[in-house]
Amino acid sequence: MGSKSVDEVLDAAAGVHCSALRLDGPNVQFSASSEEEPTTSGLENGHQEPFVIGVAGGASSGKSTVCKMIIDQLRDQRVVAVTQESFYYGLTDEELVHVHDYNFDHPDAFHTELLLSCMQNLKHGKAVDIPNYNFKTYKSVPNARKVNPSDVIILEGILVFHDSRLRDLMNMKIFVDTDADVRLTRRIRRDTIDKGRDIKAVLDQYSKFVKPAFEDFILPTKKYADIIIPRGGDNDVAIDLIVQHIRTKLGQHDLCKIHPNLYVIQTTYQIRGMHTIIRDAATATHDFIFYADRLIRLVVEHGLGHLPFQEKQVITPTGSVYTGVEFSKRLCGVSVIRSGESMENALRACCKGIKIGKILIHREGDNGQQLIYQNLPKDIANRHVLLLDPILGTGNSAVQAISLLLKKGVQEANIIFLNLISAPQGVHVTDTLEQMIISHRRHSFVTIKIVSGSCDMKPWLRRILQFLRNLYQHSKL
Ligand SMILES: Nc1ncnc2c1ncn2[C@@H]1O[C@H](COP(=O)(O)OP(=O)(O)O)[C@@H](O)[C@H]1O
Ligand SMILES: Nc1ccn([C@@H]2O[C@H](COP(=O)(O)O)[C@@H](O)[C@H]2O)c(=O)n1
Ligand SMILES: [Mg+2]
Repeated sequence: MGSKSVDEVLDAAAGVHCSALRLDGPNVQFSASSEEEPTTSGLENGHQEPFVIGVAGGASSGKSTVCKMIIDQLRDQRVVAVTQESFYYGLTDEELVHVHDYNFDHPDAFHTELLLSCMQNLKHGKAVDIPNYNFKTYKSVPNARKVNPSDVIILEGILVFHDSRLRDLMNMKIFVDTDADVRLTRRIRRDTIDKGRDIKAVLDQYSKFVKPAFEDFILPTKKYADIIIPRGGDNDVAIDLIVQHIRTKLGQHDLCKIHPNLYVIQTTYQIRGMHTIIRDAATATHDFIFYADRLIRLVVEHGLGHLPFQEKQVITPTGSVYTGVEFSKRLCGVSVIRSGESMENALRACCKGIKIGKILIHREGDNGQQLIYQNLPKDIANRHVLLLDPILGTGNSAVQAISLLLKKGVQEANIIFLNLISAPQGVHVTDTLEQMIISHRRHSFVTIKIVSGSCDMKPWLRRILQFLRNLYQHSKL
C-alpha cells in the first residue's frame, strides 16, 4: 500500500485536491457541451423516449383487437397506433390486372424502408406523415395521415418482427397466437362481408399465399416475441398484465430499461422541491446541508429495501403470532472519500452501530496513475455492502471502488451503490466493467436522479465538499 499509512492518506485527503471523482482524467467522456450544471432528466422535460410495442401474428389473429384493448386501457396516456398495412406498396396497373397472383403476405409487399424511417422518427419524438392504403383500389396515397409522437407507440402487422431493424426499435414484442381455423373463419367473414370479396377468391388466396406465408415468414418470427397471447382479444388476463407492465415502464427512467439493476427513486413534488433547493446556486449552506441530508436519507432507505429479508415470527402484545421479516444483519457501509462521507450520517441514522469502511482513490501527479487506499471491515467478503458516493459522474472512481470490493471477495450481487445524482456515462461504465461480468447477479444502483449525459459536475462536487466541511464543524460543536 505504499509508504504512507492509511490514516495519513485519509487525513491528507481533507485538503482541496480530492480526486474521488476525477473530472479531468482521461476517462472524461461527457459529450462536448458548455453546460456547467446538470440538466434535468428527459423524463421531467417530457422528452422521454416513447415506449414502442410491436404486435405481430397471422392475419385475422386479433392483432388490431388486442391493440384496441391496450389503447382503451391506457386511455390516460398518449398512445398512437401505426399499422403495417398503411405501408403496402400500391399496385401498378399491370399488377392490378393480375391481382389474384399478387402475394400480399410476402415481406416484399411492404415499403419497409419507409416504415422504418417513420418509426425511427417517432421514436426520436418527431411527427411523421404516413401513407394510406386502400384495400378496394389497391392504391397507396403518400403522406395521407400525420402521426404525432406519443408516450406509447404501437406498431401492428403480420410482419412487424420480420426486419431486425424494426424489432430493435421495440421495447415490447407481442405475438398474437390464434388457432389457424379461427383465423380462416374470421378472414372469410371479413373479406366477404367487409371487403365484398368472392368466397372462392378468398379461399384461393388463402391456400396460395396466406397459409404458406404464415408458415414461411410470420410463424418464424414468433421466437422474437416477449409475450405470446393465446386467444388474442379473449385473453383479458394477458392484456391486463401487458398494460400493467407498460405503466410500470412509463414511470421509469429510460436508463432503467437498459440497466435492470438501476433503481431510480420515483420522483414526487417533495423530492423535486428538495432538488430544486440544493441545485439552486443561491441556496444558503445550512439549507443545502439540511435538504441534501434529507435526500440522502431517502436513498439510504431505498437502498436498505434492496437487502434480502428472511421470515421472522414474533409474538405481539396481545399474544398472537405475527409473521414478519428481518433483514440481513451482515451489512456494512463503504464510503468513497471524501464525498461519500457526506452520506455516512444518514446511514448511521438508519442502521444503528453499522460498520463503515472507507476507500480513497488518490490521483498521483498528472499522469493519471491512481493509488487506492482502503480501510475496510476484515470480514467484508461476508457482508452486504452499501457503497456510498453522492455523485456518479464519469464512473471512474466507482469502477475502482467496486473492483476493489470484488477483489476483497465481496459478491457483486451484495453491492448496492447509493448515489444522489448519476450521469448515464457513470452508470454505463460501472455496469459494463469487464471483471464484473463474471458474476451471475449484477450489483445494484439506487439513485434519486439521472442527469443528462452532457454535464459537468465540478460545481456539485465543490458543494458536497463544502457540505462535508460543515458537517465536520457541526460535529465538533
Ligand atoms: N376474440 C374475438 N372474438 C371474436 N371475434 C374477434 C375476436 N378478435 C377479433 N375478432 C374479429 O376477427 C376479425 C379480425 O380481427 P382483427 O383484430 O382485425 O385481426 P388482425 O388485425 O390480426 O387481422 C375482426 O372482424 C374482429 O372483429
Ligand atoms: N390488398 C390487400 C392487402 C392485404 N390483404 C391481406 O391482409 C392481410 C393482413 O391484414 P391483417 O389485418 O389481417 O393483418 C394479409 O393476410 C393480406 O393477405 C389483402 O387481402 N388485400
Ligand atoms: Mg389488423
